Amino acid sequence: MTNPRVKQLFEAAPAILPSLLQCDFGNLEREVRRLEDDGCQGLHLDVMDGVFVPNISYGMPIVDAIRKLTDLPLDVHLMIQDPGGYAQAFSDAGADLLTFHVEAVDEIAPVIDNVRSLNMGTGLVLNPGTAIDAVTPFLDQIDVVLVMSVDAGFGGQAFNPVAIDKLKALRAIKPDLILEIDGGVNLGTIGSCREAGADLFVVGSAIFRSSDYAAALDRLRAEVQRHDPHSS
Ligand SMILES: O=C(CO)[C@H](O)[C@H](O)COP(=O)(O)O
Ligand SMILES: [Co+2]
Repeated sequence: MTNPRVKQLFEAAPAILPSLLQCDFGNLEREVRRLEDDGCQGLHLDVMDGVFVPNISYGMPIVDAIRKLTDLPLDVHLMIQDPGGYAQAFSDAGADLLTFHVEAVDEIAPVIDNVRSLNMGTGLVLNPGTAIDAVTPFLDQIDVVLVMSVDAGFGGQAFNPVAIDKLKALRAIKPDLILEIDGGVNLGTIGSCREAGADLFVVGSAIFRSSDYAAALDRLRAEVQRHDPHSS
């Protein structure tokens, strides 16, 4: 991995990545500063097009605005049709790690090559109904598998435990693969994700519905540590 911010993010793992979907966009700079001050090691940005998922969030201009506000690694989760057609645009906007859904493309390999050629980290995303077989042929070409524990499209949904078995299976197949989990991750679910092998934990509601982000993050980090499969 040559992208230095992605390298930095992976070295920080296990790490919590706040999903900005539910942040206060009217005070974006203040939100980003708060998360930096609270010791976050990267930000997760959810891009939705209203076609691949039935919701619209934001696109390149917001990624670009956040890039100008921070040096933190930006993990851009594309929930869009034709992700390969937008890889250059998200690279230009400042994405470091670009993940796209296997359900959104017919041919996965050319899109991986496209993202890699732009020197971004590359990740494949699986919705809860998609088996890991969709990503296993590509594990040596990518940097991350993002396992969804909700159907992509909305924040604030309940965690689907089918994700736990997928994390365990992927961890068994490739012990050094970076595994990311996204959707319904909170104090009650983050520990089982860590035990199953997750390295990067995307958290939206469990941070942004709290008035004290720092305290919420500290509690989540403590729970990750308590469930570390490497500690006795
Ligand atoms: O990709 C996503 C939704 O499709 C978001 O990253 C995710 O939902 C985060 O929010 P929450 O922690 O509230 O589930
Ligand atoms: Co996401």
